[in-house]
Amino acid sequence: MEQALASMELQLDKVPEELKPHLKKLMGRMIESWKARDGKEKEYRLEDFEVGKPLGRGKFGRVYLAREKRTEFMVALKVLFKSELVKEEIEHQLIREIEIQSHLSHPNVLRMLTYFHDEKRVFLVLEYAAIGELYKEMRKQPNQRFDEKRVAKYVYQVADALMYCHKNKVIHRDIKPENLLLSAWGNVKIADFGWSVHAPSLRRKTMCGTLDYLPPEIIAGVQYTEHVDHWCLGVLCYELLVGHPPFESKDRKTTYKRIDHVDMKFPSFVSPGPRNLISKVSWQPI
Ligand SMILES: Nc1ncnc2c1ncn2[C@@H]1O[C@H](COP(=O)(O)OP(=O)(O)OP(=O)(O)O)[C@@H](O)[C@H]1O
Repeated sequence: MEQALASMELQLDKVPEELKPHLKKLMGRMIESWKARDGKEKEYRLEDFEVGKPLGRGKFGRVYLAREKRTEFMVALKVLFKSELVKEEIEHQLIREIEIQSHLSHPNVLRMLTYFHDEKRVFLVLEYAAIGELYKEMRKQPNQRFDEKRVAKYVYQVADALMYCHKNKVIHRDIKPENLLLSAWGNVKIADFGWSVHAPSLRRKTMCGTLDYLPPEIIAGVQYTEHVDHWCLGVLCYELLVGHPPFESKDRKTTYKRIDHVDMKFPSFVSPGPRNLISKVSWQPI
């Protein structure tokens, strides 16, 4: 926990001067409360939080803004019903998500601060990303796409976070604007590690991810590595600049075909720099 807060503190330089002392105090109290008297991490319960407005809804979870009562620290509380997890047979996926995300600590990876459960529900205590989904932010822009400068910032931050994940032998496998959140300071936070895996030395072969972002090696069913995230980063860069993903088609078959042939066209407003960068993403069967 301390480590998690330490890297959040890196963001203090972006906080207005007058708010810094208050925020530092809050962080101090948070660190203190996270350590139980014997040095073990505190076990949380729902009663430790004041639950506020809903932030969103996923396939399985409902997410609420919440405040840890003792420290007043704002978090996002994701609530999952055990019955739904069992019905959809995703208990193992959730355990993997928790194991992976709670051990990652990077300024551009959404922090899982802790988790707990009661008889019926599992609660994930997540870092609060105040601006919310990158996808929605993109839709609010003129022409529903970002300018090059913003894209460069986001792509750099995602690349940096992915480099960190890969160093820690984690492949995300589902990078897309819907899984990227923005903090209050406008920095990207990679969320949703539901599809991620700990990459062991043997290479993976499972089919997963979202159609528009599926890398060719996954479609082809050949073994793949962390390079699948690099592919998705290229697709992401294209979508943020253009407003839609590069291989988008009316039907799945055509999308698959276009991905396989890397059939991608750039609108005239995309300048040579990003064209060159995106075109460098390629794949080689292993
Ligand atoms: N940490 C957070 N800070 C702010 N908003 C959040 C946070 N986590 C989730 N949300 C909001 O809640 C919504 C639902 O999140 P959730 O993680 O349950 O589902 P999802 O990732 O959209 O979908 P799924 O997990 O079903 O694929 C998000 O789309 C986002 O708008």
